[in-house]
Amino acid sequence: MTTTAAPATTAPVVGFDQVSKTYGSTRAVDGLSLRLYPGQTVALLGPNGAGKSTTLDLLLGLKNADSGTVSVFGTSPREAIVAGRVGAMLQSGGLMDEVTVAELVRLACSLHPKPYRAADVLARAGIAQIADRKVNKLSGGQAQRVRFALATAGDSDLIVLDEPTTGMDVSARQAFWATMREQADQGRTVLFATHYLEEADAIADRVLVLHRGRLLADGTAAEIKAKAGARRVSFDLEGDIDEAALRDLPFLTAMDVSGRTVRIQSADADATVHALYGLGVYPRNLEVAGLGLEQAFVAITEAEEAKQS
Ligand SMILES: Nc1ncnc2c1ncn2[C@@H]1O[C@H](COP(=O)(O)OP(=O)(O)OP(=O)(O)O)[C@@H](O)[C@H]1O
Repeated sequence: MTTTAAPATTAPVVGFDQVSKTYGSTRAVDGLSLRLYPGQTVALLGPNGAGKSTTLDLLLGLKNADSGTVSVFGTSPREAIVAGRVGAMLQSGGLMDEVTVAELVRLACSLHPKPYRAADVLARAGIAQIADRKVNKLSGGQAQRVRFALATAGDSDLIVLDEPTTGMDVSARQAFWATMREQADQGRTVLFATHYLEEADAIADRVLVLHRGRLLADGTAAEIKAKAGARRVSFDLEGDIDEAALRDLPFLTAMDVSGRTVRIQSADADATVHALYGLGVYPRNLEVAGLGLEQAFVAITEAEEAKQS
């Protein structure tokens, strides 16, 4: 398994050094520094407007930083792309309208310095059966698969994906991630921005959490969950439930009551459960568990919001 620590002898695939980008008065990326290494599968998470797309645009040379430096394979993003070392799938990348899927994929292959065979690219993206269809007649999920094909038209060392599975059905998603795993296993670096935290949890061996253009957390999914600190406690109660008393439990950070079942989040589960017994209630089916990545993400970003407001 890949770790997030910098391998001593390996040159970084991507380097951001104190990179900032503003739009008017909005700091989209704010002094961002990070390094990505070969073979890592990295999820870029963050609430809406956190700066994920801007970060990927800077990495791909589609936007220029106001300050700081971005390097890809030790060169500028543009040089790395011209050398065919980067494949990208962007959120809203427009597809040429009046061409067929096969024509578009062949074009992408012909432009890549280290192209794969178009037939293989079509098959891997699961679009061989719609190869003759006009690109403007595709469903949203099919168009996503075509964008995926364009990102993997050649042998690139870094694959950058912005919200890649939006609009894909379950089987398309599974096939997509299986292919991405293969790519990482072959030593390629895969960086993807996503709002699907379960995908980040399942796929990424490194998770970056962006918030207001800054890196709030960087680690494995397990480390991010541990960083959030809080734990989930759930139990069933018999008789009347005194919600006000439960809300006063120490270290409580969230609570949800549904029927007889109470689910809470606590920054110190031991102390909360101790106090629960002190209320004279007898919780049944008591369960204490760590946070899922989604809850950890919400806890970390909300704590940061509270700090800044
Ligand atoms: N071209 C632009 N002009 C002005 N402001 C912009 C522009 N692009 C992005 N922004 C602003 O910069 C901030 C970061 O936007 P960005 O799209 O990078 O975030 P994101 O994390 O990708 O968001 P989302 O999850 O909603 O896609 C936001 O406040 C956004 O409104």
